[in-house]
Amino acid sequence: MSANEMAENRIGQPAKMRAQSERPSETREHWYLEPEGTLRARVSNLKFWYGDGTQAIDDVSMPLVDKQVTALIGPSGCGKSTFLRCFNRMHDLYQGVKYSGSIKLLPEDENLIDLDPNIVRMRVGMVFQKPNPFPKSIYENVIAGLKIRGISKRGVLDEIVETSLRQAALWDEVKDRLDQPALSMSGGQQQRLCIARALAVQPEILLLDEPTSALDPIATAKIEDLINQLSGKVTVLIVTHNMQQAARISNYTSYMYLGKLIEYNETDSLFTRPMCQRTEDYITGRFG
Ligand SMILES: Nc1ncnc2c1ncn2[C@@H]1O[C@H](COP(=O)(O)OP(=O)(O)OP(=O)(O)O)[C@@H](O)[C@H]1O
Repeated sequence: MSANEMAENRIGQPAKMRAQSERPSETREHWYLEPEGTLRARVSNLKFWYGDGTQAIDDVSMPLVDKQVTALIGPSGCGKSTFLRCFNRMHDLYQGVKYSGSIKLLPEDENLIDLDPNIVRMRVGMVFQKPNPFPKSIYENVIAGLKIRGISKRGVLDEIVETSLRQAALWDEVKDRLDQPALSMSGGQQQRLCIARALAVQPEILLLDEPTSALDPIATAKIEDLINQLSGKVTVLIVTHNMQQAARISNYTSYMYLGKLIEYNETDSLFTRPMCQRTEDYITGRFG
């Protein structure tokens, strides 16, 4: 049976599907969807080694759809965070790391791996597990990246602060206390501030590394709402341990295992009609 026939059997959308498995399609060892939407990046045959020689990413290829949310899921140690951090060349802060393959930004067709890491970090924003606002005012936090880029006109800054805080669903809570210390906010508010700070510089891609893992359920729900609002506006790549969260907030999901990409699919398809046995085992809790 061809991969497309298989897709027809299982998904009923054969026209949209194109299997790109390196192994015979019958075994369904790997599967990825070639999405119809405009791409913001394409990862091809990416491999990554830490300085001690550990290979954490093994020949991963996948698209990143423009202005959509893509979730990375998989068991602990499968390489989700390592993969995410390749996108802003975070690893280059350490000695001896090695990449092969490419992460091409589109439509520019520039390989992130060949660019100056400092330039990459100006273009690709990141929010970490634990909120990390600067010990400055709320306003100063949002404009931090803008100042580095030489934007200093008060009117322009005011406008960007409001837009970014609105995008991060924080404006109504802080508009009357923008000069207050960011560290006086709750953990959930601090994390939304970090998202506002990242959005203020209009990143080409926004990376979120388990952004709710340090938050309570109410703060988590607010961040999930805000990520849902970003869908259609910003290209987001998010690592999450929580499969329900991936299902709630993402348009596309990648399932990784042992540094490899097992399945990349539309989120609804991956969670309801996975194409690979290993994905099914993971999402049904039989494995991991
Ligand atoms: N600094 C490092 N040096 C060497 N190996 C590392 C380093 N950081 C991570 N690794 C290894 O790389 C592999 C992938 O780790 P990574 O943290 O990316 O996985 P993960 O899927 O994000 O895990 P988790 O869900 O637990 O955060 C693991 O085998 C890990 O031990």
